[in-house]
Amino acid sequence: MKAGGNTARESGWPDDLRGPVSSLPDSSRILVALSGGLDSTLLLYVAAACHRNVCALHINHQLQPNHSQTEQFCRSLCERLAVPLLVERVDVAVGESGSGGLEEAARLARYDVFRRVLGAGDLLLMAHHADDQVETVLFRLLRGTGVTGLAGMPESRRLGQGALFRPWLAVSRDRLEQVARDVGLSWVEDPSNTSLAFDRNYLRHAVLPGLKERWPGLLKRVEHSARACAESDTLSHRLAELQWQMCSDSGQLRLASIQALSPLEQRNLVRWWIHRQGLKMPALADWDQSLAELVQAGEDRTPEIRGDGFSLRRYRGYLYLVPNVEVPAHSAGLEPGRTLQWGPWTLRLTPTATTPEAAPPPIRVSTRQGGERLRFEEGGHSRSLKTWLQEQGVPPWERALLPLVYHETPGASELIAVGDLWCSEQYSGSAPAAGWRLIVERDCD
Ligand SMILES: Nc1ncnc2c1ncn2[C@@H]1O[C@H](COP(=O)(O)OP(=O)(O)OP(=O)(O)O)[C@@H](O)[C@H]1O
Repeated sequence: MKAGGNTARESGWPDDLRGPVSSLPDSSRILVALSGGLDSTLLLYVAAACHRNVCALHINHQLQPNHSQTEQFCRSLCERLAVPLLVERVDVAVGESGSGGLEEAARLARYDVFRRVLGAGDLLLMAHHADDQVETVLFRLLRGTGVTGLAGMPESRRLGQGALFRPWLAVSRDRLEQVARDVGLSWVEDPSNTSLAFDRNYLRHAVLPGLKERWPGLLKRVEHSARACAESDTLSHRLAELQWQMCSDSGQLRLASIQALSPLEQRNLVRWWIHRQGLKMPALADWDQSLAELVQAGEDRTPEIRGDGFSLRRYRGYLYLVPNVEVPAHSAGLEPGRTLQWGPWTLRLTPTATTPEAAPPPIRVSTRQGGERLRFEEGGHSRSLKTWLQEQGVPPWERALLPLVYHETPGASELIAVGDLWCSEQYSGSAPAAGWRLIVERDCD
C-alpha cells in the first residue's frame, strides 16, 4: 500500500497501529494534532482510514525557518486525504520563553490552542509513542519529580471541553518509522530535532540509544514503572480526597484534624489541595520541615509558607490557602451604572427605578486606613470596624484588602459597605432608601 495513493483511506494498516486508533470512544470530531512530522502524519493516515469524522489541527509556531513549507505540507496532505484542516498561527515571543525555554513556551501555546479549539465530545489525538514516554519519564527523573511526574504522559485525559488521547504510547518509534518507510510516506523533518542543545534531544540522541542497546526491553520496563507510578498517584489522590472530606470546612483545613494525620498524609493532602487550585508547589528545599512547622505551630504564632502566587497561612484553628490578590493602591470613585473591579470583588451601583430621580452622592472605595467606624442603623451608635471584623472571623490578610465603600456628602463621609460582608440598608434590600442599590460580589476562587 502506498500512502500517497488512493489507497490511503483503506484500512489495511497493521493491527498494532490500527487497533488503538479504531477502538477510540464515540466522539463528535476526532482532531489529529498534526505537526507534519513522521508520527503525526502517520497517525492522520491511520485515523482517516478508521473514522469518518476526522480533521487535522496544525499549530504554526512560526519559529522554524521552514514553518511555511511545513504548513503547506499539512495543507497538501489534508487535501489529498480529503480531511478538513484547521491551521492556527501562534506568536511565541522570545521574551515569553521563561525558565523552560522556547520549546516549553511553544508547548504551552500549543496546549492553549488545543484547549480553545476542543468542543464538547471532541477527541484530540496526539502521536506520542513509547520512546517519547521514556524520554518524558527520564527527563522528569533528572529534573527531580515525584510519582505524578514519573507516571509519564497519560493515555487519555480531559482537555478543554473535550479529551486528549495518545493511542500509540505502547508503540516504539522504530516501529512507526518502519511502517512509514514501508508505505513510502513523506513527512517534514523538524530541523531543531537534531540539536543536542535541547535536553529532550540530548536524551533522544546521546543517551537512549546506549540504554536501549544494553537493556533491549527498556521501553516496556519504563512503561511498567510509569504505570505503577500512575497507580500510586491515583491512590494518593483518592486518599487526599477522603481526608479532605474529613478535615475541611468551607474550603479550609481544620488544623486539629490535620494534626492527627501523619506528616506523610499532611504533605499529600496539602500538595493535592495546591494542585486542585491550579497552583504550583512551592519550590522550597525544606518543604517538609516548613509544612510540619506551619501545622504544629502554637496558636500565638502566625507562620506562613509563600508559594508562587499564593501563601499557606493559619488563622483561628484553620489552615488557609490564600491566592495573592492585588487591590488598587489608591481610593477610586464608583460611577453609577459602571463596574469597579477591586481584586476579586466586583462593585456596581444600579438605580432601583428605570429613571432615577437624582444622581447618587459621590461614592468612594478604598481599603482600611485604621480607625474606621461602622453604623448599622441611621442615628444608632457607631462601632469599631476592626472589632467587628475580628468578631466576624475575617482573617487579617483579608481585612487589609476588603473594599470599604463610602458615601460622601459635603463635610461627611459615611461607611456604607464593607466588602460583600455588610451593606447599609440605604443601599440594599428590596427598596433601598437611597434609590440606588450597591452590589458587591466576590469571585469564587
Ligand atoms: N505544531 C504542532 N501542531 C499540531 N500538533 C503538534 C505540533 N507539534 C506537536 N504536535 C503534536 O504533539 C505530538 C508530540 O510532539 P513532538 O514535538 O514530540 O513531536 P514531533 O516530533 O514534533 O512530531 P511528530 O510526533 O509528528 O513526529 C505530535 O505527535 C503531534 O501530535
